[in-house]
Amino acid sequence: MSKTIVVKIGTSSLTQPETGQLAISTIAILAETLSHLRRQGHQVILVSSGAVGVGCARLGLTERPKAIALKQAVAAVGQGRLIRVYDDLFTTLQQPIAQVLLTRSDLVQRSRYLNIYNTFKELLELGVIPVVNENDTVAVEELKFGDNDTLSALVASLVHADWLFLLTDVDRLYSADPRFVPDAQPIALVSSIKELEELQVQTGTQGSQWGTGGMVTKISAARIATAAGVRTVITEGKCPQNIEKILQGEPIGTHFEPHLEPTSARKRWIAYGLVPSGKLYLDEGAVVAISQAGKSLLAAGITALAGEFDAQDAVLLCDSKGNEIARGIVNYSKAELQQICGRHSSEIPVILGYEGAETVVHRDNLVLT
Ligand SMILES: Nc1ncnc2c1ncn2[C@@H]1O[C@H](COP(=O)(O)OP(=O)(O)O)[C@@H](O)[C@H]1O
Ligand SMILES: N[C@@H](CCC(=O)OP(=O)(O)O)C(=O)O
Repeated sequence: MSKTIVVKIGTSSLTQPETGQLAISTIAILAETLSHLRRQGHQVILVSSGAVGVGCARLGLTERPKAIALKQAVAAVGQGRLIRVYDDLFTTLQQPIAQVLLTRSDLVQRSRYLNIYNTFKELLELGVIPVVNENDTVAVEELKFGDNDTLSALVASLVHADWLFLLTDVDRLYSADPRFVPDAQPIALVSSIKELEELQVQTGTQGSQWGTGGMVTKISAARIATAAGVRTVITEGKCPQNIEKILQGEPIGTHFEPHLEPTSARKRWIAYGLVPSGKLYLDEGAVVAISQAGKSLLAAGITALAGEFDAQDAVLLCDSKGNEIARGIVNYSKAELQQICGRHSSEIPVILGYEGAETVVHRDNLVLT
């Protein structure tokens, strides 16, 4: 049966660690594997990092730039090279590709989010493999995906993919970073993100020399994708041919089982497409009401506010310690909420002098995270 498959490959797999030059044989096998999957009738999207790494190699820079303007300039050099190499290889295999460069702000507005969905749908129906990256050259720091693991999970969620493959420079997830902990234990299957929390996997703080997010961002990508019903696999980028073996059932890499009842498309957009600009602290009763009873958030349960937000912005809902429990679209601005938080809904018209919404975040606009 035809499946929708998103494959993300990181800089650490696309380039030679010593020189930063392209790992041509890996990219060639990747192109062969993805073209083969297309010929079998699957729909395939490639999310490829490498713009900064390839740009550095082209310009003779020996480490990833930290200054934003330099990184953006280098990415402009590298992205062109990268897509040229992909197009040459895929064209040899008679497989058309498309370049899709996205920024976080493209997903924030619902109409633009749906527009991107339509473009992907059209490309997939045309039999094209979209090659996606963050538009590093124009992305502004406050509104960035920051890493392509997150971007690939959002793309997988957007297109309702069946599979997300995160190709990296380790063969799977371990109980701790195998670079530093030689007896770290391999993990083959994660049946739920809760189980992962129980396993207390240590991920360190950094990726490899050229990668950005390390394992932390892959796990958070798995969280986003599995919540959208996408089976996620972390596996070795050196062997892209393993993707086909995994699809045939071979136990390679670390598998994250998808949620059986995925969150609806609109709620996924609220949870992961929008960028929260404020934070509401809730009392215990409100935490129980929204997380266990599926209720809307009322002003009475809010104890404190942080950040700056207007009505209809996205906000985080946290317990008294600041741990995130949900996200949602708020019906009041911060200035209004400052006047009504902790108060009963019936008091709102008197305090504000007008009839506002009864709920602060309606349950239809609220997602547990
Ligand atoms: N628990 C862990 N299991 C496996 N790898 C880990 C873990 N914690 C950290 N890592 C590190 O994450 C790195 C992969 O991340 P990164 O360099 O960002 O790759 P990519 O460029 O593929 O995105 C690996 O080289 C590995 O050393
Ligand atoms: N958009 C950036 C990649 C960012 C990123 O996530 O890199 P990686 O950790 O190698 O997957 C680039 O093309 O260089």
